[in-house]
Amino acid sequence: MPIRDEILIRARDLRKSYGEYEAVKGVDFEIKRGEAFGFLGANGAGKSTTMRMIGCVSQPSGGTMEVFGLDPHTDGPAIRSRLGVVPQDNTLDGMLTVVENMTVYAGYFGIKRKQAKAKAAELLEFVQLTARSEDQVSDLSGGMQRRLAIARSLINEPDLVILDEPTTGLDPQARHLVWERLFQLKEQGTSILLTTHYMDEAEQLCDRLVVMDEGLIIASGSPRELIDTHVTKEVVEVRFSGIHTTDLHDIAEKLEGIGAQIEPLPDRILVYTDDADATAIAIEARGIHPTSQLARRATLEDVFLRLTGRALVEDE
Ligand SMILES: Nc1ncnc2c1ncn2[C@@H]1O[C@H](COP(=O)(O)OP(=O)(O)OP(=O)(O)O)[C@@H](O)[C@H]1O
Repeated sequence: MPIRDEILIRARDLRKSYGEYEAVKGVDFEIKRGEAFGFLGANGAGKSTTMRMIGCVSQPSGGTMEVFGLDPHTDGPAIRSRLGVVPQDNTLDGMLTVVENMTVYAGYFGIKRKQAKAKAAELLEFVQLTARSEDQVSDLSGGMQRRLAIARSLINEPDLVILDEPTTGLDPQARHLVWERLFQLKEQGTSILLTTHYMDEAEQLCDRLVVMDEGLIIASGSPRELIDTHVTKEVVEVRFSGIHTTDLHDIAEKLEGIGAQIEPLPDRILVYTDDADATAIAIEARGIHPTSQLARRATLEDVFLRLTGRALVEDE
């Protein structure tokens, strides 16, 4: 589906403070109809805070924002009626059945019971939960609950679906099932806004994204543009068995000048390069003999590392 020029969200110098603490420090972005737009960043970057402002559950402390051309300060209910939201926390009612979660939620939008039931059936089919319709939600797996939350967010036929970390905490198979549904939503032309700290999720799903760090947007573009702008084509991962981190830093110093940049990590050294073969020869020529060398294409993880000096996901 083509991305259209219609701007759904326009934010300028958007800010949010909690007391003295500035969680969002002035960000600018525009989200167009038909695109899948991502906020990529580590925990605490300010992604959820930004989503809550868009969803009108939290008011900005500064700057301006239009959502569907409306003002979140004064038009919250009108904006919310056109949004689908999948929050980071599970807000399903575990005591109700799958289909009841759908129809009760439909009631908040004033959707009549008969219409709600028909729409719920259609959406449960879409997320492959028809067979579980009458089961209590607490009996579903985490992945199924996430798919149900996605189905529920679509009940009001929203102009934009916001998904805050849609696959965090899911196992790989459950993640892929969620991704499949999001791909299909994209195919159908639904506008999607998602936050994630998984670079593969951002790379696969997002047409455009911003990288957020410590309340600021530090880079923006398509995944390809971000990689092309901020890192080289390839990365050689150089490993040494049984070596201490401080010794790795010494070796990294000896590699300086090879490739475009050398990045020592606790367990390996990354060499950013446009020619992995020439890099391997240059490393040997300096008398350094790694246990292994792996050449791979550069990813958004490398973009994040080069921009912040930190890994995107440190605890998983
Ligand atoms: N209600 C609040 N009161 C005080 N501080 C808050 C509040 N909500 C968020 N913060 C702080 O603001 C910062 C940004 O949080 P936010 O939840 O937006 O980050 P995030 O990028 O979404 O990361 P995460 O994936 O951990 O949610 C964090 O330091 C967080 O502790």
